Amino acid sequence: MRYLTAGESHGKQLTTIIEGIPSHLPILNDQINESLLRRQGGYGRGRRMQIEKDLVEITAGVRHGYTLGSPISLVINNDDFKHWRNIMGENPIPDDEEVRRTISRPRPGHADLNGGMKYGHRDLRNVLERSSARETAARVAAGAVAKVLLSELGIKVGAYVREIAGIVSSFDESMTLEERVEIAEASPVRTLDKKAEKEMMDAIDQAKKEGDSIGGVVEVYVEGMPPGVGSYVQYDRKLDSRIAGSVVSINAFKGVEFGIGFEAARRNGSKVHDEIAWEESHGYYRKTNRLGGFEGGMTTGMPLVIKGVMKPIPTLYKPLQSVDIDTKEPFAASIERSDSCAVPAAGVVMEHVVAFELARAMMEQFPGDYFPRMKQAVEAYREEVRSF
Ligand SMILES: Cc1cc2nc3c(=O)[nH]c(=O)nc-3n(C[C@H](O)[C@H](O)[C@H](O)COP(=O)(O)O)c2cc1C
Ligand SMILES: C=C(O[C@@H]1CC(C(=O)O)=C[C@@H](OP(=O)(O)O)[C@H]1O)C(=O)O
Repeated sequence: MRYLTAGESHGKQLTTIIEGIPSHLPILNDQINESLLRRQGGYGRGRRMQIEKDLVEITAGVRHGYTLGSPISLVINNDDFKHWRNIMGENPIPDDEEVRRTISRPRPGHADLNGGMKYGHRDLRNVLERSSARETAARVAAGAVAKVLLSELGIKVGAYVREIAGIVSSFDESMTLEERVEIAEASPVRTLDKKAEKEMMDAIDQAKKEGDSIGGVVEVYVEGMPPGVGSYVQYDRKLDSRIAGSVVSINAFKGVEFGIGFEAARRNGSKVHDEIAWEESHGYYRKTNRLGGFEGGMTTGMPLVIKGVMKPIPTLYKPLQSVDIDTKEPFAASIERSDSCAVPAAGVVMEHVVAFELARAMMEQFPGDYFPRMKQAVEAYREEVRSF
């Protein structure tokens, strides 16, 4: 199972093609649209999100609300395109830098300079258009399909914000996924802590006022993964490693932690490893979940707890120093319309990116072109490992 995306930030549309989803999985546009709408929300986003109304069109692979087993193609229009037709070169236009909105002052922290050198683009807009996190809408669409597959198998995935600009939320860790998601979705910054919520919103306002940007930490929480998904036998089959790679592939994500994460380096083993127990009703479980649901590149059957670190947005209204690539003179970096904090939205992106990796791992372990057959295999495996 894999997917590819295409599309420029201010181009006509974004496209996602997913291959490997089995047949007879019920999929509705609304399920994907709900995810897209969630990604657009969150306190701290810029004006672009008021222009866009992300809605998916399923153009292949689904008939009468069920997958066919053939590639699924998903399209999202960029409503902003109507303002960018000339700039994006829909029609040939004179070689006028003003009209093209050519960029020659790379922004520190964005892809502009490295991308320009690599692809030989002296107009750095050609880099910006594809390196923009607009692309994450297409990734969320793919993840929304994965979430439907997981949900049909009894696996639920959610996300919330743990930290913004050093303000850390605290909450009752015994809460279920459903409880966490309900609170997060009612919060403008998708956090579970009312006190932290207010401070986070103030920090976003302050950053915006100062022309600056801020980052944070989001957490994805997953219930219902059976134990033993992934593998220890080959480096590229380790599920935690695949998840880490996919999380860091999200724009501006710089790190991943599982469970207590980096804190494990500072504790003795007896305060890190999770003791094993067994009960007739639900088989093996861990008395704690400090390792966040992974051992040996495989799931343990405990909830997955995965944190992703997002750096502050690189485009600053109070720009950093850069160099104009035409004159080689020092200049302030280009100012593009921008978010000041996209951590709440990025949590939704991470949720969907992780969901896709989990669905991919499930499809590898329980191959089935026909979804009901796959579901049966998953249920039989759950039963088998309960009494192992
Ligand atoms: C949801 C989301 C929204 C973002 N919005 C912006 C933005 O408005 N302006 C900006 O400069 N970067 C934004 N970014 C981050 C850049 O896309 C990212 O920093 C850039 O592509 C460079 O990649 P890197 O930070 O992973 O090295 C956003 C990222 C995410 C996940
Ligand atoms: C368009 C989205 O995010 C964009 C990500 C982004 C960047 O540089 O990554 C820059 C901004 O683009 P624009 O200049 O068009 O406002 C964000 O709005 C989106 O999330 O859908």
